[in-house]
Amino acid sequence: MAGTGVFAELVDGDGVFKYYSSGEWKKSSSGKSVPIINPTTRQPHFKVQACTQEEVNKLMEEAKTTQKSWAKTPLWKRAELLHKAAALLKEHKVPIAECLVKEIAKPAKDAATEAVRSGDLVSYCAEEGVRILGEGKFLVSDSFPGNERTKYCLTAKIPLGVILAIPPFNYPVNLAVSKIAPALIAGNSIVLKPPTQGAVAALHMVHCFHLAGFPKGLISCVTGRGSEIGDFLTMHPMVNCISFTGGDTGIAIAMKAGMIPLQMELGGKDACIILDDADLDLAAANIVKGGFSYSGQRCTAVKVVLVMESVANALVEKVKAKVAKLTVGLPEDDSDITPVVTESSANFIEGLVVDAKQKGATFCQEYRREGNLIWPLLLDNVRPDMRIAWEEPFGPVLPVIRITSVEEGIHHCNASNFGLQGCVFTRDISKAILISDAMETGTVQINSAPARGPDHFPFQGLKDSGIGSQGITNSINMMTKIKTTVINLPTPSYTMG
Ligand SMILES: NC(=O)c1ccc[n+]([C@@H]2O[C@H](COP(=O)([O-])OP(=O)(O)OC[C@H]3O[C@@H](n4cnc5c(N)ncnc54)[C@H](O)[C@@H]3O)[C@@H](O)[C@H]2O)c1
Repeated sequence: MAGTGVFAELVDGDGVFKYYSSGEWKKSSSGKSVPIINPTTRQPHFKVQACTQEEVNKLMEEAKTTQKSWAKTPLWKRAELLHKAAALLKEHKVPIAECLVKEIAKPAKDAATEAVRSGDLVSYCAEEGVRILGEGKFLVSDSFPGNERTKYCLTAKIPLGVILAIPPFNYPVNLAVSKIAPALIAGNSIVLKPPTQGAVAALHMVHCFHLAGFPKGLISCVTGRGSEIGDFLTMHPMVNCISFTGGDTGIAIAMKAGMIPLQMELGGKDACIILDDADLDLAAANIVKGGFSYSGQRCTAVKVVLVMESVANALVEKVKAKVAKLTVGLPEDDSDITPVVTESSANFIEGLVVDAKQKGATFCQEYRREGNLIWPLLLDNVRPDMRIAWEEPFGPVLPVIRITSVEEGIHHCNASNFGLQGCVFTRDISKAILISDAMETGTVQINSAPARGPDHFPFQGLKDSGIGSQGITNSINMMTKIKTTVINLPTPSYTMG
């Protein structure tokens, strides 16, 4: 159970979860806490410390100092500790999953999968790190015009320093370790600021790193409201890199951050283009899985279907039939559709539904909501003047726009301010490639719904969907900088065989 057994030291006498600094679990001197509301009951379920700016300063100082000695720790030893943490994450998947169920209403099975997938990510990262960080480059001067071979240049990838990691609520464990593991294997220290909903799951995950035996101060986890300590963290002079996943907040952070590398994974409006030769059963199955898994609260959820008019009726019927089979209810019962994360999120989704209704969209099901629980809804005949055509609902509501040409579909996709992923369904691979090339998104999936994983694939958003490319290899590289040492010879020397 959460906060018991090996996790008992995470909780203070008042039942508030502590924050992690100097290798210890601590109470904040603020004496204040932040409640975490269970999306299902809409009642406070957990509480976390509301940390102060002084506490942030202290852990930043430690992160800076400890990173120097961590950078001198052999790569294989760093990998060894990461493998230990990975095993602990998997061993403790039950309490971690329980937190995800209570904090973010993630269906029970998916919650356990997140913990296991996170362990796998950490292990893969350790292995990838020892390979790619163990290699550098050797350059010689005579390849550039006018030079003899008098200079040998050695390049190495070195750590950036202190990495600030800010994950979102929907994958508070997986999207935290996708930042923590690359940072650590590359020799950086890490300051984690988890989302409020999902903070307790993240604290349990951090405890697995604690139990693995990482040096004190190398990893810290500070809790409190993003709106209160967020700016203080992101503008902190000791932060050398920010790795952020979330919504538009990321754009504001990018405007305020100093001259430091930024990794931004932001929102999306992933389009699914269906051509008239598509396998409609395959497309319908992917639309339902892509659009409604975790109640649509995924950055790579299918967020708009653009279907050729000639097959639209058939496709909509198939999707409707599958939507009717989705179970709606409690995350504890592993329902397909569970309450969305907050009441304000549910209100926002409802606003998009009301707008679509007023502007004449066809409702394939009756709109139904109880508290934060919204029944899955397919909206047909959506037009570009409706908000749902462009905005990210982050809920179980999916718009269908009927198109009369492929160009119309590509145009809609590219007119979006987002450019995360997209997908196309057709039996003609040549057409699929041409459409993929034309779509202005970081990734295009052919004949499958958008997806982030497997976690070693490159993953990136264009336009307002982000900066930089993630995926294990790219994240390790992103969290390093290049250092060169040049050996100058007194006379040219050409290596002989
Ligand atoms: N591209 C991706 O890889 C990806 C993955 C998952 C989610 N997302 C996006 O995330 C969004 C949903 O997640 P969310 O609601 O948690 O996003 P959010 O932007 O509201 O919050 C993200 C994180 O930022 C923190 N935060 C809030 N204000 C802050 C501030 N001023 N300074 C620093 N941190 C602050 C939050 O506490 C949270 O930890 C969606 O838009 C979704 O598309 C993107």
